[in-house]
Amino acid sequence: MKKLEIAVVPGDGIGKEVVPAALKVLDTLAEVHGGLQFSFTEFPWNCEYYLQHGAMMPADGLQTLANFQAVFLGAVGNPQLVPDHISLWGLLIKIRREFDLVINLRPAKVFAGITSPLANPRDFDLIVVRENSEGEYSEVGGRIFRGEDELAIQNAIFTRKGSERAMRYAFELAKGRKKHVTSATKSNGIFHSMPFWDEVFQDVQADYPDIAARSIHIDALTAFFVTQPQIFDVIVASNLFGDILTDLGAAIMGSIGVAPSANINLNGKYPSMFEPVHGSAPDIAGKGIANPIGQIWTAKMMLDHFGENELAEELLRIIEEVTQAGIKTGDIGGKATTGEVTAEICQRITQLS
Ligand SMILES: NC(=O)C1=CN([C@@H]2O[C@H](COP(=O)(O)OP(=O)(O)OC[C@H]3O[C@@H](n4cnc5c(N)ncnc54)[C@H](O)[C@@H]3O)[C@@H](O)[C@H]2O)C=CC1
Ligand SMILES: CC(=O)C(=O)O
Ligand SMILES: [K+]
Ligand SMILES: [Mn+2]
Repeated sequence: MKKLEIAVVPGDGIGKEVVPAALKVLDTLAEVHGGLQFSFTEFPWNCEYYLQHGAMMPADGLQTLANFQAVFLGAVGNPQLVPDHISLWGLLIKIRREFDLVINLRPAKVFAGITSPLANPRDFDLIVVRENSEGEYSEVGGRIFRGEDELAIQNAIFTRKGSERAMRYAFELAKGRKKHVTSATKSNGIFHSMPFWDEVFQDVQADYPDIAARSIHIDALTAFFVTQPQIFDVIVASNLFGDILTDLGAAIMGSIGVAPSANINLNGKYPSMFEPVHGSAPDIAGKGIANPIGQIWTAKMMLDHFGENELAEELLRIIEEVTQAGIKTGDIGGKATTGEVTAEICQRITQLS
């Protein structure tokens, strides 16, 4: 029996709705599989916890999480209770940073049973490798003065190590795909970091003569996501560019509610973390209508991470069967609740045995 110890942090808003849904799916998969067992330990760290304790997680929270094989997270943020930069840097981004989760993988593809808002989505199937440890997501900087002279300085950090690591990951990934890597740049407008990013990309590219490579400025790249997403395979992007690009990737699939992500630790020192691309969606929280697919597809990425690729593929196939059968939440044009979509996915998993 393979036992996987997972730390679960539902977080805020719809995180508390879609995470339990995905756990049900994982338990159902384990039952059908027979040789696999999950042990889930839940941690109630979120904005309400912050109001009670003055922090998003206990002082030894990271040490606690480090004992698990993976962290399964929903979403963080309730701006009515806690400013977003405090809540996110106190939990989500803290885990990404302290656990060396240097890569954030975010796939997007034409999804069976979901209508893309694009007139002609063709058969796009891409994955964004987002640098997840530095870049524009940085605490370096400061604010001084008030009033007319008030100013803020925000520094972006680009290291050769961090940039190269993300790029190499992208090239390695492309070997098993369509052998094509696109770098998201903006070296025409950002004077220091982006020309540097381009240089590192050229250096890395030279080691992969069999992989086609090109750089595209992020502004044009976003437009191509809409006009011809099928030209992309693997895209490597800085932290912020990758963040923005993957909400767009979600949107061209049909909804931010379906997009998954994996925050990967490469040095083996800490567990990886799995969370959907979307946030806590305060506008629909508590209504039972959140799309659970982003979180469930995220569970699929966690299965892949643990080498359960066959089971993972089965799961993705079943999710697409369910959307094709029209059992969908409102964001993708259906009328089903979170619970109904989840129950249908679980029901079809049971039929596998
Ligand atoms: N990784 C994380 O934990 C993230 C957290 N956030 C936080 O979440 C809060 C809300 O942020 P927003 O910018 O509104 O982004 P959001 O992703 O939470 O919501 C954007 C829009 O998409 C919809 N949506 C999102 N997920 C959905 C789902 N599963 N099913 C159906 N509809 C869905 C929402 O209802 C909303 O209209 C903020 O506190 C923000 O900081 C935002 C993005 C990522
Ligand atoms: C905060 C956020 O949207 C992200 O890092 O994905
Ligand atoms: K999330
Ligand atoms: Mn985001």
